[in-house]
Amino acid sequence: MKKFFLAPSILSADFARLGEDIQKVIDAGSDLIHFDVMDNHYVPNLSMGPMVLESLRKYNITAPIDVHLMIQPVDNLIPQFAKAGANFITFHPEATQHIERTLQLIKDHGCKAGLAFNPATPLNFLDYILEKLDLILLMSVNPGFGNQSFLPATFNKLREVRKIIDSNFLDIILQVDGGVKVDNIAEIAFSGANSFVIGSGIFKFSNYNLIIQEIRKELKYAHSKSIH
Ligand SMILES: O=C(CO)[C@H](O)[C@H](O)COP(=O)(O)O
Repeated sequence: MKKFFLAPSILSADFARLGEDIQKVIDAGSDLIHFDVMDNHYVPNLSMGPMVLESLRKYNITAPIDVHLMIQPVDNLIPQFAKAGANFITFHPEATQHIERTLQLIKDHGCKAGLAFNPATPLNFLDYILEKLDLILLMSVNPGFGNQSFLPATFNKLREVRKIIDSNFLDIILQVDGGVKVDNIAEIAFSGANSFVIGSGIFKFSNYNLIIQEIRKELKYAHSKSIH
């Protein structure tokens, strides 16, 4: 059984105490830090760039950082994010004219590569490039804002992608992002996800240890059900 990766989205963290807040969710048992990059062009919101990531690395955040580029164009910022300390870089297929070239650019800069799908983006963007992917991200809300409701159509899309990954015997992380909470994470895991981006579902709580323990309990339950 594959490991479940918990990836808090720092979009909902306290930006005035970003390093501290991130360290707390790592100490509470997170696996990755999900770093949401928005440009007010590809999505109608603005967040942070490579300088913030570089500062976090200087602050001594050593956990893997998974950069989600909600920007267009993407290629010119990939070297900067890689240099700043990204481990994974994920982009949206509509945001580049050459998907394969962008994937290769990410790999050439020593990072793992991910492709992100908005709720209405068709899965045929996976054709011909599947073997190049380390991560597939399914957005379960329309990108741009935290704290939205999980779109139920994502369950079928997750099952479809899980089937594609497994039938090709590939070891690709299947990540879900948007509206993931302690009360729906088990069902999301049953549908095939093994990485969970959670923003408000973690950062709105004052005790990160407690909420992450509850989330892990749900994932343990999903794991026990999926092998019997
Ligand atoms: O990419 C995002 C929005 O574009 C966020 O990562 C996502 O919405 C997570 O936030 P929440 O868990 O609060 O829904």
